[in-house]
Amino acid sequence: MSDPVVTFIYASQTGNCEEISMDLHTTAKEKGYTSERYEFDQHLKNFDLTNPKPKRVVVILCSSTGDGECPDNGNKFYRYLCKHSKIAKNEKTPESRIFSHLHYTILGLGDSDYSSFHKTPKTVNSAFEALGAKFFHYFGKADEAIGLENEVEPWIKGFWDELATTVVEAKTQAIDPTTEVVHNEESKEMPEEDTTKFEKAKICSKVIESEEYRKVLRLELELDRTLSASEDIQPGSYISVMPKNSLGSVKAFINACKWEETPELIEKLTTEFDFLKSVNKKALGSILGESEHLQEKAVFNYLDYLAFVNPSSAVSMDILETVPKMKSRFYSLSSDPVDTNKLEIGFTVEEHEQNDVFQKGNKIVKQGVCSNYLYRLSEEEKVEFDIKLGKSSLFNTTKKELDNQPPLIFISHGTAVVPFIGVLKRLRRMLETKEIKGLRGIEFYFGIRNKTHDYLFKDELSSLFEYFSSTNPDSKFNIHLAESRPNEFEERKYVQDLINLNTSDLQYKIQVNKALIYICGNGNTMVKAAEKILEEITGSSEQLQDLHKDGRYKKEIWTAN
Ligand SMILES: Cc1cc2nc3c(=O)[nH]c(=O)nc-3n(C[C@H](O)[C@H](O)[C@H](O)COP(=O)(O)O)c2cc1C
Repeated sequence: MSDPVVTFIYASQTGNCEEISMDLHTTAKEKGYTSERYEFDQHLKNFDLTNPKPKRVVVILCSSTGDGECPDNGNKFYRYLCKHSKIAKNEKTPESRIFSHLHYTILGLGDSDYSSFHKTPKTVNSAFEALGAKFFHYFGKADEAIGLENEVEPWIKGFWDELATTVVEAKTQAIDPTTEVVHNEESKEMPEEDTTKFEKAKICSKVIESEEYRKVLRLELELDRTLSASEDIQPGSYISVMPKNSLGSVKAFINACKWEETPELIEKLTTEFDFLKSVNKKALGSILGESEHLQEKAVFNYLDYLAFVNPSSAVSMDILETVPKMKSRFYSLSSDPVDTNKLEIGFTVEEHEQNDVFQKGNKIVKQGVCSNYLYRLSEEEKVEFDIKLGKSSLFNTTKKELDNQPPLIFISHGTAVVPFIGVLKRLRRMLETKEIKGLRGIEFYFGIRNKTHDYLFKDELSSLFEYFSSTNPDSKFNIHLAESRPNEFEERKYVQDLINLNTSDLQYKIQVNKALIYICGNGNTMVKAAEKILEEITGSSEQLQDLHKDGRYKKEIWTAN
């Protein structure tokens, strides 16, 4: 996995932010970071923050001028931020959070003699937040009236340590391992060094785990060969699947473009293009003619766009140059892949309700491309399709780590339970084969919506925990269930609430018994909240990061939702 790029961006009127950004950029390079530096307004010309590749940690330096206005070399990007953050606030859809893959921090320069003190940095900060970027370090607010250096120097001093841990976090941050999101810009190729070649797979069994709030599907896949231990495919590893569009959506696209339907065109559109992704409005505008109305609309997909434009004659094939290429999606294994030709995955069949951009108040349903592709395959008779196997260096559990019998602390929510099922099965096998002597207990903090309707993998978890209790009678194996939509008269609980209730027990387990901690889930919600408490338990964010570096705190995080 390559290191994230540190991107310094600045807007500066009289040169202060420009100079500080130059110093930081130079020092970053000396420290060995891959660093780049741009003016705000070079955005989309020389760099593109909406593109999740390369992974980026963004450092913003900006001032205010006039009456709280953005400096001249940042005006365009400033307007872009205002526009898109407004859309994100109104729409509240995952795809409108176009910076959700970014980490960022900000240092603002201003002067408290002006009534619009720090107006630009504050607006920029709240836009990055609304667009889903994750904040690190702190918002530096230097004041020229009392001396910029009073704030700038301490901010820079603390910045380098925070940057180091954030770069590690950004590097190891996975995309959602268990679900996919419509228009999810984060779906991308797995790093080559972490994958094996294509495998042929067939679906051999299907279980619907829950349908009450969302459809969660579990599939057993059969490979045409047996996996060997040397391939290092572990519980918590993942597979990638290259989806195909449904015939119905391909025909709708051809129809909307007023093209002639040929088998070759159908094949091409089925496999190569992801036209259910958000449109590239700018590129499309120049092909189909600018539509003012369209430019104001929120992001929506190619089928919606074509329905809106309703072209009177055949659309130029050039439109395909603007459509994103189909990319693979990733799914964590819920099985222990040893000496077997069978793999299991679990995922949500994605359907999102979205505001209808054409009819106010109307809702329309959008489907995830890959989860629905797998769902369609599961309805058919054992069709072969390609998958790739990916290693997970993050989430595996080795015999060596378990030799001293550390307590295990698992933290998860929703379908992010999937990799834990694989890890638990591996633990059971290690006990059965006497590879390990025993376990000193598991505390599993698990967030679901409702235990009657949405307790994913309930039977499997119960039987695994019963097995552990019966084989390790002196240890405790607890599932702490947090219900966010409990039955009437019960209080809503989130994972972090339950962790908070048990801080002294956890502290003892982590600090005295050297527990291993595993967390998997949404980096913007559960993981963020749980980490805050873990930082208190361990003493500080540095201590928690040290546990991460030592392999005692294992994370699998995604940010798409
Ligand atoms: C004409 C002018 C207008 C300014 N307006 C503001 C303002 O509205 N709010 C504020 O916080 N600072 C304001 N400042 C202070 C600047 O933001 C501050 O001097 C900063 O260090 C300039 O950084 P730069 O050289 O990177 O642009 C203003 C400064 C000037 C010269």
